[in-house]
Amino acid sequence: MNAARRLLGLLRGRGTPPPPPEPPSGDGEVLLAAHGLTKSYAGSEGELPVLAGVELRVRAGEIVAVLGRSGSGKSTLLRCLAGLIPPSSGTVSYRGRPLTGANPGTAMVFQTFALLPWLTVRQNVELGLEAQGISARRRTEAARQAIELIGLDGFESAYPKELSGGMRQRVGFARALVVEPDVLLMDEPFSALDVLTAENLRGELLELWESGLFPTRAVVLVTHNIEEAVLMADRIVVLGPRPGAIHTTFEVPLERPRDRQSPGYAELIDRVYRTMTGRTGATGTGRTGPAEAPLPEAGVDALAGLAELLARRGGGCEPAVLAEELGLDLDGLLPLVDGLELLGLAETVETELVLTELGTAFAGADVQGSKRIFAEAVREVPQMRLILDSLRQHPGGTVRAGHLAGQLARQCTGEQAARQLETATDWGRYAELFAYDADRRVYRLEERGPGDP
Ligand SMILES: Nc1ncnc2c1ncn2[C@@H]1O[C@H](COP(=O)(O)OP(=O)(O)OP(=O)(O)O)[C@@H](O)[C@H]1O
Repeated sequence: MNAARRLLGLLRGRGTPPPPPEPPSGDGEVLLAAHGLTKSYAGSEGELPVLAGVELRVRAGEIVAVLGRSGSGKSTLLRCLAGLIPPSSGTVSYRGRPLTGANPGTAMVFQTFALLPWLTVRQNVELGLEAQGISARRRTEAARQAIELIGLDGFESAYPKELSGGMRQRVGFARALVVEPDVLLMDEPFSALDVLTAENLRGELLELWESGLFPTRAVVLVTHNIEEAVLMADRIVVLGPRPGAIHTTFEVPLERPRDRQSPGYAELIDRVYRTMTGRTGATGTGRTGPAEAPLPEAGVDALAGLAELLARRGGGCEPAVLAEELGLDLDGLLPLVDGLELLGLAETVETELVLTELGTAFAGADVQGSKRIFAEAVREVPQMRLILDSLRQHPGGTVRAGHLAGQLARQCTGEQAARQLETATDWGRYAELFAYDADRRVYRLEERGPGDP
């Protein structure tokens, strides 16, 4: 399907010349700007600072990708740019004017589509125009064009539940594009789709963008996916750990359409990956200290699998190769790499993840041996120490899950604390440092773990 060409036909049919191609990245007018943007949320544990002094300019003609680890504030930044939430301090401006409410120059595409199930495709697409008070006749015509553009023709009268995920997201795109926003804001728009659908939709959107027919002048794309950012963006900004500011910016000098086989493509993915994992000297920031590093969402089985794979490969390997062997993308591999590093079982040397001496012993040990080594490693992790101390201080060595989650939440949100406690539970049980009764939600210190004398 070539949506760009079909739209071209449509426009020509109406005698309208296609819009001129946009200027190259960086040369266009500044459409959106964040200056000293700071955002904190109020929570039960006090203020949670999320963004700290973000400086960002989005110019006509560019696609800007925002990357960052989970919880670094990417969606918060996007919502501030859209004017959906106010900054705590600093400003967001559209065409030089500070926002005082919703940004009139942006429209948003959401990860979860956010369609109204009781409305048809056409009615969903027209929603944004209704809010602008546009007449019914013009709404219908604009919706028809957006539906054509995005390859939804034939589905106008369908309800969202009749559509596949990919078609639903097309409705999300059509609904945003129908208002012809200056800047299209996209919050992980492909991450709820299966791999092939996401790939197809990305390709079609890029084709439209490159043809100059995309009815928007700039795009801000929030993503977890490094390869997606390198494929789509002219500029990649990486948010640092929370409270996030822009940690590093990468210009993407690769010609469009991007050649995934080119050395420059792979090299940039690698550079961004190393920056996101704090493994580059270029930024000078290094990894977050142990006290700040959250427990990654990495189960023991997966960590052991990665350690064994490294051992089979002679003790070290490039992350991209590991990801391929494990059937993961680089982003899926990150928590496992973080896990092994946090536990001191592996470290990054140049471009390779390499087992440490302890990691080599872990990978080669029998079950009891690997449990003993794991217990030794786990005891060094600050969050695990916090849990073990708490268990030791309580009579009978028992503590309720809520209490431990509350302790962990001093460093993060309740939601993150719950996720960290899940990892801690998996690690601590395997290491036989404590037992967990899931029915009663109670933890109990083990008398003698495998690492105890
Ligand atoms: N409305 C809110 N109230 C309180 N805390 C919030 C709110 N929205 C987000 N947070 C917290 O702010 C932090 C940043 O969230 P945000 O969704 O912006 O990050 P993100 O980088 O987009 O994360 P992810 O990649 O996991 O989606 C998280 O710790 C989150 O729990």
